[in-house]
Amino acid sequence: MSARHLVLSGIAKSFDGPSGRQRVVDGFDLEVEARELVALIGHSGCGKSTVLSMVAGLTKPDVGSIVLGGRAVKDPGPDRGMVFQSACLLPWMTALQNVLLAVEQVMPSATRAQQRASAMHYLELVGLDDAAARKPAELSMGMRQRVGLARAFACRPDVLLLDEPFGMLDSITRMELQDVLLSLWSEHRITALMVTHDVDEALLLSDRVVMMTSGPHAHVGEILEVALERPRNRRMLVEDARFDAMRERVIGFLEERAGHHAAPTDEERDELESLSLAEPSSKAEATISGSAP
Ligand SMILES: Nc1ncnc2c1ncn2[C@@H]1O[C@H](COP(=O)(O)OP(=O)(O)OP(=O)(O)O)[C@@H](O)[C@H]1O
Repeated sequence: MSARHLVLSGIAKSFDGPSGRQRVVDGFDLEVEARELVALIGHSGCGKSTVLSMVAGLTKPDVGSIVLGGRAVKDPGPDRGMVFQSACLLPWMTALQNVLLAVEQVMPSATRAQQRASAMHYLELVGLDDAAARKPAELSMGMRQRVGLARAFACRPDVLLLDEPFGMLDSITRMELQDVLLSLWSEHRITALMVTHDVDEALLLSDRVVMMTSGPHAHVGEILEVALERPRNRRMLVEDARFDAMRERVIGFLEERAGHHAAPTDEERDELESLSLAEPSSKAEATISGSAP
């Protein structure tokens, strides 16, 4: 497998809007290595989901190319897994059956017992082996998202695309799910591209934080290598001066981009404040939580 597993080159995409056609993303270049977890962060509306959707093959770029594992991305395909804010489970199936659907695709010639054992393995990894027989309506939102993550990893995609996967969860559940993602990813090391609004989440989970400029014509502004050892946990990170420095750099980038508009609106100020999960003066005591954007 090539080190540069996913390559986006010169991507541009325009949409019709109220004030005419606008080039939302322009000159977007990114290379993601195999088994790397990359976080994509930027102001609301800059085009993060559009980039993810183009990698998924759901939206076609106007210009540029996307190559995954040496093959050009033209359409959606099973080599790409997606996790959205809500888990999109099949409501008439149990948690186990939802995960089994994925396992059947990647292990078609295995016996039923082997398939069930594999599905149970993924449910155990997300801490839901006791809830295997429950249907989505009998699960909390956080539990459903756990099943969604188990299913996504069970598919063994060439790249996993996560679009604010914890955006709808309360901060405690969000922290739990961040831990679940960390442990799943540590065990299976799937190449992953994750959109998030949460600076601390990006630093806790990713190998690199890709910062997008504000739209229109959004592109990669800066890339931060998250040079923090794994396995990571939030308590270690909040005591690490390197974490503080990285957080400052990402927030600084976002503040500067907010300044590129005529003047930050109240909403933009609120958004920036929510991106930082602790006041600078209380960093040492801060816990990395998952405040909603
Ligand atoms: N199918 C579409 N048709 C028209 N406009 C679109 C379409 N998809 C996205 N846009 C516009 O493109 C811009 C970028 O949207 P996108 O959802 O990619 O941003 P985002 O950075 O993911 O935002 P957020 O962080 O708020 O989710 C927005 O102005 C949005 O209205």
